[in-house]
Amino acid sequence: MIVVIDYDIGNLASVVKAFEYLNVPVKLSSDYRALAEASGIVLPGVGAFGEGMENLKRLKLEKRIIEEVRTGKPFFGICLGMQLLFSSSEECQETAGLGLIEGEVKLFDRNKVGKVPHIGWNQVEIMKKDQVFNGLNGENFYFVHSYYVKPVRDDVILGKTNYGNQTFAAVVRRDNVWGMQCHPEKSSQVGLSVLRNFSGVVLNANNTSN
Ligand SMILES: NC(=O)CC[C@H](N)C(=O)O
Repeated sequence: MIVVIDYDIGNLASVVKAFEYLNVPVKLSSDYRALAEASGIVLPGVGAFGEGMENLKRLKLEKRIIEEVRTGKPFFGICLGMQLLFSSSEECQETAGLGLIEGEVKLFDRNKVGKVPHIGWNQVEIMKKDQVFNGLNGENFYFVHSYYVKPVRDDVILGKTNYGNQTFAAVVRRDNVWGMQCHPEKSSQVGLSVLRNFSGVVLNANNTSN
């Protein structure tokens, strides 16, 4: 069962619906016990970095998420959920992130990109082969964001996107933790492929551990 974390932030239901459409066992939960029983965890979200972290803390999920990741359980952060994986964000200087991937979240420079937020379809250039990209080769995905992640290490970058004169990390991975800045649940068939591929990662991880 994949658990989509319910931390009172936007756009959670559409991620659940996408997995349901794929006939992947999924549930929305804010209960840390559900995270412990989950075979894979997804942290989606549309909203502000500070609000996201405050909600995770209020629900006593911040430490539980880190514990579950440490067990090797596959974890997928989407959009805000990807940004919360990092150490800090310019969107909220006083709030630390989960720190699961070293790096920071930066505001797009209007002088480099023109319009902020980055809204619309854009290409994700695959930089490294990975199971979540199975069947894909540089397709377009849907983005809605004003900030982008800047990992400390380039080797966590799986996919990049060009926006104006800025190239940013659109997909990252560190061990059992994936992050995607674009919205697979809003990216039609290519997005469903990514979610289907992640459910395959979860299945493999569970078959290996049993
Ligand atoms: N759609 C979002 O919530 C994106 C996350 C973050 N607030 C950003 O603007 O980049």
